[in-house]
Amino acid sequence: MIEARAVTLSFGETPALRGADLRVAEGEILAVMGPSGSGKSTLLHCLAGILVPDSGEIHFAGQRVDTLDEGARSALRRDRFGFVFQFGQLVPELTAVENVALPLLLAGTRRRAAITEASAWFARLDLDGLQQRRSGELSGGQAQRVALARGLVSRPQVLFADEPTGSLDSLTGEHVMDLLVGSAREQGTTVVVVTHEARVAAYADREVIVRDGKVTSLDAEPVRS
Ligand SMILES: Nc1ncnc2c1ncn2[C@@H]1O[C@H](COP(=O)(O)OP(=O)(O)OP(=O)(O)O)[C@@H](O)[C@H]1O
Repeated sequence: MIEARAVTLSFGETPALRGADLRVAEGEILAVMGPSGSGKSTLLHCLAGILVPDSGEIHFAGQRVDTLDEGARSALRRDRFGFVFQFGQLVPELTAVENVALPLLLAGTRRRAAITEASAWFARLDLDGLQQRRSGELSGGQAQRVALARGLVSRPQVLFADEPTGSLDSLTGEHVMDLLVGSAREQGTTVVVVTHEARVAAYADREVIVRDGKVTSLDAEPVRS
């Protein structure tokens, strides 16, 4: 479903990726682990078409991603991918339900239909009654579940999650991971989750380790196809 081939990327003089190879199968839940600064987030951003590698290739569903122009990559992200980041990154001026509806509105869904569809996620993710709150009025775990709903609402083919539980205590983090993995499996979404927590990686079908900008793993092939 998604593949990186010999990807390199430097930020100025700092090499972040030095020939990273990775294949993720459709429907697979993959954990990307590794020390701080090893290149995990950079790899995720390359896979998701946010960053363009200096060399190497990114493929998604048989299509070359790294050679697309910014407009086409942005459309790909909007139409096929969902995102969850460490600190939720909800839009503070919008209510929780408007935040969840945002990807649908950006894709052209009418406001009423988008809000209705977004609302359905509140029951699913134990967020009932919080639709009208703004992000400043939510706990960390609630905000992260709203961010998860926003990442999944457009039924993306791939969900990219970068330390989705990084700002949460372990119990709240497990709740978020339960919901993330449960919802992804339910709708057949492929998941790439960057984490430094073994507890989070335990939810995945497979884990790979990024070290010094390269991917290493014990089982190099996807377990599901
Ligand atoms: N925008 C940037 N500008 C300059 N250097 C960067 C930038 N983003 C990442 N780097 C550098 O690239 C390397 C890889 O960073 P990256 O964020 O991918 O690592 P990581 O494994 O995700 O780390 P962490 O677990 O701490 O988030 C690091 O040396 C980092 O300092």
